Amino acid sequence: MTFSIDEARQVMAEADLLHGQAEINAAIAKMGEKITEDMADSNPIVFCVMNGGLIIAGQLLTHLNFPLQYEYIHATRYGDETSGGKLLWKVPPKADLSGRNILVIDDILDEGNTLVEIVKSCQAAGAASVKVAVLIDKQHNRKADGAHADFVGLSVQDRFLFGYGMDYKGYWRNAPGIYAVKGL
Ligand SMILES: O=P(O)(O)OC[C@H]1O[C@H](OP(=O)(O)OP(=O)(O)O)[C@H](O)[C@@H]1O
Ligand SMILES: Nc1nc2[nH]cnc2c(=O)[nH]1
Repeated sequence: MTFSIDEARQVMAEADLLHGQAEINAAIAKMGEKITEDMADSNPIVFCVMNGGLIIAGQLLTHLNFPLQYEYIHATRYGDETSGGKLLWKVPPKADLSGRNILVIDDILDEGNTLVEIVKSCQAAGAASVKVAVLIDKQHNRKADGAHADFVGLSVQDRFLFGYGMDYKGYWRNAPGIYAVKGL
């Protein structure tokens, strides 16, 4: 079923704004401080998990004022759905990870399957350490075994979210806040 621009506009008009831009910016700055304290001397490779990680990674990187190398990976398991399936790797890590410290940045830790699999794949490639930073940790008791983030911006209620990188049916990754879809 196609999703029209009018429907996209209606979703935004009816959505609940859970966290606004000023609050999100403050949370990102605080994450940057914590990551800097922990990783400034570790010469990390920083991975953005596309597509959702785009905005948080871009903004967080400007708070990491130390030497690092940046790469992206692309893995997805939701597509246009509001519940997740099997993880599809579109772009796996390409850099040589052996002996390297890794920071993986994504928008959201929901059930955690995506980040568990990404962490395992970095470990299998010989990374010395793998840490995870997410803008949002969704609060519920459906987390996958081993699901964990080392650095979290905001804890958010168990609803389907969009904005700041997260989409609803392909739309509103650009929304300048964290919104919940009406009824979800
Ligand atoms: O913790 P989980 O339940 O595994 O869900 C989290 C993942 O879901 C979203 O990605 P999605 O599969 O929607 O792809 P996208 O980043 O391209 O939107 C999000 O960007 C996370 O990577
Ligand atoms: N857009 C979006 N993607 C997700 N992936 C896992 N949880 C979510 C969510 O709440 N919103």
